[in-house]
Amino acid sequence: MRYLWFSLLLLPLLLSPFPFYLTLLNFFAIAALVALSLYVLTGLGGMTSFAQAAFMGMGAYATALLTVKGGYSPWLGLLLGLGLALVLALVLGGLTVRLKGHFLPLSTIAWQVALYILAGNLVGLTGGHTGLTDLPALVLFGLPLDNAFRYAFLSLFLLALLVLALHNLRESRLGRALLALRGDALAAASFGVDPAALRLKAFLLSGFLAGLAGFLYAHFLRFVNPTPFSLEASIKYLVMAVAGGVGAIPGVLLGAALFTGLEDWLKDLLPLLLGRQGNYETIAYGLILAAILILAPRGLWPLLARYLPRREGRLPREAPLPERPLLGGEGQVVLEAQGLRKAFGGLLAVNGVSLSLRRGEILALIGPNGAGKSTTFNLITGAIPPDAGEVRLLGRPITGLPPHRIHPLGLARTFQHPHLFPELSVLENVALGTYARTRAGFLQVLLGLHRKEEARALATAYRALKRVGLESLALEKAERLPAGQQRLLEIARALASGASVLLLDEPGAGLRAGEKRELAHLLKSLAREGYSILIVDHDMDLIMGLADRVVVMNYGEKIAEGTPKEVQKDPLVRAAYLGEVA
Ligand SMILES: Nc1ncnc2c1ncn2[C@@H]1O[C@H](COP(=O)(O)OP(=O)(O)OP(=O)(O)O)[C@@H](O)[C@H]1O
Repeated sequence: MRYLWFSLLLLPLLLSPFPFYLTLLNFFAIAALVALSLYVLTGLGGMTSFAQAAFMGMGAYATALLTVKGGYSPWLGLLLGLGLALVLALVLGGLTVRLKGHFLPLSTIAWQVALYILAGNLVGLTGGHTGLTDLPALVLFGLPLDNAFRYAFLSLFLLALLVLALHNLRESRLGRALLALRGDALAAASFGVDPAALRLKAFLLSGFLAGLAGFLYAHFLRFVNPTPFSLEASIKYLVMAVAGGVGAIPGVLLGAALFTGLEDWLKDLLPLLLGRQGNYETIAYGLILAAILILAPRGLWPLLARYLPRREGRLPREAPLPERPLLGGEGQVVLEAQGLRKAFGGLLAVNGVSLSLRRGEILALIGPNGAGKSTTFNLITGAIPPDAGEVRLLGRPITGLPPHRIHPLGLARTFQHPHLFPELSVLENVALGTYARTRAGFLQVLLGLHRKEEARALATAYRALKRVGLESLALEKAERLPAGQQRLLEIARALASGASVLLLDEPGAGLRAGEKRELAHLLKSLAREGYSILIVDHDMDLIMGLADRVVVMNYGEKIAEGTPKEVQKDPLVRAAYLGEVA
């Protein structure tokens, strides 16, 4: 099915009597490559770039300079162009992937404008706004690609190939991790995803694709000047990707096709309508984008896709990933927190809290609202660094480590408010848990060499879903699950990770009485197997029937610790709960 994209190669044959449309076809393929670069960056990674045309410019100018000024082969130009686009992506990405909110798009604008000005002003090198002319035609297998018909085979072949590669990316641990990062960086990091590193790699891939588009553009027109690599062009590419639907490959291709056709049409039509010459199509783009985003906020593709037959997902049939042995010896302390302290401004949310969790134990952390339980969880899992105190996992200090470095050591968590990814199926949401257990890198994934590992990751996720009783919902979208089942899904994700220490933040919230009994049964059987569980919950019946030991917090401090019976009798605890526990 996925190889159908290669049928694009029939288009030049169909359009061969119409040279004008052959030219448009090449422009479409080139624009589609840039739109794909935005699929990676924005659609998957959730980052906005106004510098895609600058990446194109790198690819275009590098080959123009090498071939026109140096007389070298265009293929050398391709290598240099891709290299420069990657360097730009490294600089831009390296400086900006840690930035939040509007800083990333703003800094891409700054770089885009600076490079455009540079291309226009370095007259001696780039020919300024006049540009560089007479680029040689590309020659493939002895055949010069010196007309739009021949060129279209190359541009469409590369497009189909890259569509296939990006399909692979989407159906992989990296695609999942990028989507997860976009949705919720903390949840992704809690399963081993290094946000900055992954974002940077997405930037590099995006720069590579746009740089390749620039190379193709230069050798198609056989002329370069700064105009096609301006901020205006970058905005145009972003508009086409977003209007088509930046969250899906067919969406960005649809955007590229529509806008390539539209651009030409508007360039002719608008001056006629307005009675004067000018680049009015930019204004029209803005209006079209606004209209599309009002009518179809996620772009046109999701609207169209509703009418297409839905592809049924398949349940995995491979063997799961090899089991990860549970950490620690019988009765050994696996997790230890000592003197944890965290203040938010003047508020001491956690003040000198210590606790220890043994292998196979269920330890409950309870306390009234605002007592500091979730903050303690966040301090242990690395979501926030403590002001003081120490955390050890199997004797190893993990204090202050970021969540993505703590998780692979054997700790997994769930959240007070489930952190799920609505675009992903239930199965894929759970499969995120296998991220740190799988290895396939970008190159392997793009080449499709990850499929066996991916099938095993999905099988591991399916097995975890079975364990929590959600396997019949594996192929549903996660957003369709009621709150209680979303919590179970989070537990399945923690199990799929193979971690031995589970931190569960209010897993019983939203579950019905029968479901809570099943949850208690599941957690007890996990503990018997050797999982160590630290649980926060407000349901005293659940906690008292489940926990081996209980730590009680109030106003950020530990006020009691002991068996459920002991803490129930504790006068401080009774006072804290105003008689709720008694
Ligand atoms: N990021 C933050 N910034 C400022 N204050 C915070 C932050 N996180 C928590 N707090 C405050 O710290 C205190 C402890 O909050 P925490 O969420 O840890 O309590 P909790 O015991 O988990 O409560 P609940 O049972 O209601 O979830 C609260 O007063 C809360 O308002």
